[in-house]
Amino acid sequence: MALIIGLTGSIASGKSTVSLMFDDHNIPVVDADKISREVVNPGEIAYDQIIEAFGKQVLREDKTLNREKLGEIIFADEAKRKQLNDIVHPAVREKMLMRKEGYVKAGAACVVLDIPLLFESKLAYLVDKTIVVYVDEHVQIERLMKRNGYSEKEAKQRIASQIPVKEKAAMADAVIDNNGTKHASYEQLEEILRTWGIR
Ligand SMILES: CC(C)(COP(=O)(O)OP(=O)(O)OC[C@H]1O[C@@H](n2cnc3c(N)ncnc32)[C@H](O)[C@@H]1O)[C@@H](O)C(=O)NCCC(=O)NCCS
Ligand SMILES: Nc1ncnc2c1ncn2[C@@H]1O[C@H](COP(=O)(O)OP(=O)(O)OP(=O)(O)O)[C@@H](O)[C@H]1O
Repeated sequence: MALIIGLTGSIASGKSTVSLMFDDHNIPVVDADKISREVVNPGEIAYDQIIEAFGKQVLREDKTLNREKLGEIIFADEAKRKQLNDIVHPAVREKMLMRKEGYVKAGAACVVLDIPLLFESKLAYLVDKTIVVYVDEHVQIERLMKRNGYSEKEAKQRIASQIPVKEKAAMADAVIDNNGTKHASYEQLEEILRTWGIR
């Protein structure tokens, strides 16, 4: 039976950075963020539902979703965030599970589900083991501001929309401390996989 690993953390803690490292071990990753972009493309049901709920203000001229605009709205208002989650999450979950099944049927011994909101959405039951990518909050704010060009207020608002990463680390089967170099995180991942008998 395949081992299903849930990879999570908080915004900009380094999930995507760590998820790329599974490539070296030939372990497939199903990425919730990537799928959440696919399910809101024009023509998809969730796209129509978002326009109905948030209006045409969240569209660009070319009719694709204006993600920056939608982000500004939902990270400043919990009720609106829930409304968006209720539209997008079911579609993301269905597609993730289909992809995971595809990898398992193709004979993968291990599959990673990269799900930022694994604990918030109570999805830990979908996986056998959890890894949390951890960073201290000041590092997280610094990396988030730098990567997205956010102000400190915008960065803090996004961080506050999730369970603090320290609390997530306490719930995890394994933690990667990503405060150091990417190489140091790579070595921690190798050690976790070794401990779990995956390499
Ligand atoms: C609001 C949106 C349009 C902003 O898009 P943008 O391209 O700026 O960000 P992106 O999707 O790459 O998300 C970046 C990170 O933000 C955090 N995040 C995204 N959505 C949420 C949310 N609803 N609640 C808390 N954190 C969130 C996650 O840590 C994610 O990794 C987008 O995040 C979205 O559609 N969110 C709702 C779907 C969702 O929950 N996605 C995350 C996992 S499925
Ligand atoms: N160990 C590290 N040292 C320096 N920079 C890092 C390190 N790990 C990640 N980063 C940088 O920090 C930023 C956030 O990392 P990454 O995109 O992997 O986080 P994430 O958790 O996937 O974010 P999100 O929740 O928004 O999807 C990126 O710009 C990345 O290059």
